[in-house]
Amino acid sequence: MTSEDRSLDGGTAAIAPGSDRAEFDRSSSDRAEWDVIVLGGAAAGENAAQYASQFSGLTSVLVEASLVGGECSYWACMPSKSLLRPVEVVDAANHLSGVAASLADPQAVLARRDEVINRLDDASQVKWATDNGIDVVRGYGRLAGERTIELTAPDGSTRLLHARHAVVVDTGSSPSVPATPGLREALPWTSRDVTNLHEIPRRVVILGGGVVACEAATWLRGLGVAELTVVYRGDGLLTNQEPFAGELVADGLRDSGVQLRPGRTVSAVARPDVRDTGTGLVHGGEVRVTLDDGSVITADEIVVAAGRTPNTGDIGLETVGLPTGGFLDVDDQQTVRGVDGSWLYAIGDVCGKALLTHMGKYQARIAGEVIAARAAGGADPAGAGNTTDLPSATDLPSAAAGHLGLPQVTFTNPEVGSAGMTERRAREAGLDVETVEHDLAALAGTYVLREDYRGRSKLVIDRATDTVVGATFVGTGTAELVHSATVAIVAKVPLSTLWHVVPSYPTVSETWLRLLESLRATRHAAAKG
Ligand SMILES: Cc1cc2nc3c(=O)[nH]c(=O)nc-3n(C[C@H](O)[C@H](O)[C@H](O)COP(=O)(O)OP(=O)(O)OC[C@H]3O[C@@H](n4cnc5c(N)ncnc54)[C@H](O)[C@@H]3O)c2cc1C
Ligand SMILES: NC(=O)c1ccc[n+]([C@@H]2O[C@H](COP(=O)([O-])OP(=O)(O)OC[C@H]3O[C@@H](n4cnc5c(N)ncnc54)[C@H](O)[C@@H]3O)[C@@H](O)[C@H]2O)c1
Repeated sequence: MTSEDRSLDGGTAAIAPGSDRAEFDRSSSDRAEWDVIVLGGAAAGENAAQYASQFSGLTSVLVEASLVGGECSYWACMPSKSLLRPVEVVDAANHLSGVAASLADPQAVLARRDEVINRLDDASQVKWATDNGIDVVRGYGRLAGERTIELTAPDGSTRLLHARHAVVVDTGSSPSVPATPGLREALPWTSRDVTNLHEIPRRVVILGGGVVACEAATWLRGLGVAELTVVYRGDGLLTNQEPFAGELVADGLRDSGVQLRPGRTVSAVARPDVRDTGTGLVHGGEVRVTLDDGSVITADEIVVAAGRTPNTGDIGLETVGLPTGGFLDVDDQQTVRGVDGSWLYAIGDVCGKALLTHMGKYQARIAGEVIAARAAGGADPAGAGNTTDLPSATDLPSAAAGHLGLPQVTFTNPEVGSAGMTERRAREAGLDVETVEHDLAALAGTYVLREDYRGRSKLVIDRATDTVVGATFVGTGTAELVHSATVAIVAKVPLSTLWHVVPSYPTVSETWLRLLESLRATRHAAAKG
């Protein structure tokens, strides 16, 4: 299997036969020096090690405290998408005349989720690493000065690991739990519980209106939660998206029977009977959730989906002169700013640029290539901070272009796909923008998908270059449209060229043509005065 074939960050769920974690750990346990040490073995970290070592001859190691593959593989992307897909199929079927479907066996859906997450066994990921010449060391790592990691092994013993060239931090993020009175004491479900649920509570309150909250509300309701309330600050859901995205998702949730409480937050939580039953099991008795308007919701479980905290509080950043607890500030080579010698890199959630697996993996590919290029630059990396012979930043791979594209899909009903900047962000960036929107329900391609199609698309255009800098598509079947927008944005395709990119009939992608036609009409009218 290649890295792209294997589970989690992308692929199959089957556990590869023949891997032997214990044997591998023994073989690497006495080694103390590699060219590259990756702290945190998530999908991004795997890519960093791969790209640093694949064609360079550099040695690399993943230091992983838990499961190789990270959050995405076991407690985030993969379990959540496996829970959402059956809900989407049922909903799509029930909006076509002559077709009827139901989610008849929720336990079977949970069983398939368990297959998708390899039953929390990372043997196939470890095998992929070792097959690719990447070592894996189990344990918790902390920086202990330049190019050095202090490893605390699972048996509690400690030892120092040294990197000849680079250390890459890929320690990810953890759910933030607000300091609301009684909330932490109530042992609320976090993203780990709600993706790895083994019990389906009858009544649930979700705190938050972001991506995790909206997706979790979709699968919990689909799996049979009878009373589901989403409590969120401000007026809208998914506030990082164009406003119509949150509005359409709110409509979809309401239609499915979810109660929305916008503009509210939780002021107190009480759960007299708290039990630490384990991940995905109801954590005790009833929860009384008091909102800031004094109203009280009684539920069987509360889910906190209030953003993420970077895992930088206890990784020894102070030993290299960096502040602890915040996101790591990186340049376009993913090198951490504020550390001399260009040996410390950060990728994934921990650098706070885009908390998405595919963006973390992109950053990892760049970091890996930069490390290999710097290593080939002739400098003696052990010569403490000697960067004089290294390629200059302008000669090195850069993550700047990919961050312009910034694709994201939120797998709600309707799904939300976006790339680049929203109109608000583009204006905040100082661009002179023109926008155009289209009602996706007006397409032949969406009419055949479902009879009551609701959806909208929007382009944000930079007038100075006449290129697309942002695109949003909301509606069934829009997820796969995102890549077309990412290509247009990253490649800075002029609108005059996009006119010749003909979408197939009858597909959702015809919205590109309608958007360009609207723009043409607007510009024609403006030119006529
Ligand atoms: C419910 C949910 C659904 C999501 N769905 C999607 C999606 O569909 N698509 C998408 O693109 N993104 C999705 N995301 C976001 C995605 O999961 C994250 O962006 C991604 O997992 C971040 O990867 P990472 O490389 O930063 O590290 P993580 O996946 O957070 O992993 C970090 C790893 O480092 C290890 N570690 C931490 N500290 C140490 C240490 N000191 N020593 C050794 N090891 C350490 C951890 O054990 C872990 O394995 C979702 C997130 C959530 C919560
Ligand atoms: N399909 C996907 O790509 C996908 C799916 C899930 C998560 N993710 C990623 O994971 C990250 C985390 O998702 P998330 O939903 O936890 O974060 P988010 O930033 O998307 O949303 C956080 C929500 O919590 C609210 N909030 C924050 N602090 C609060 C407080 N003290 N009290 C009340 N409400 C509070 C915010 O107002 C917001 O509604 C996101 O950046 C997202 O990109 C991606």
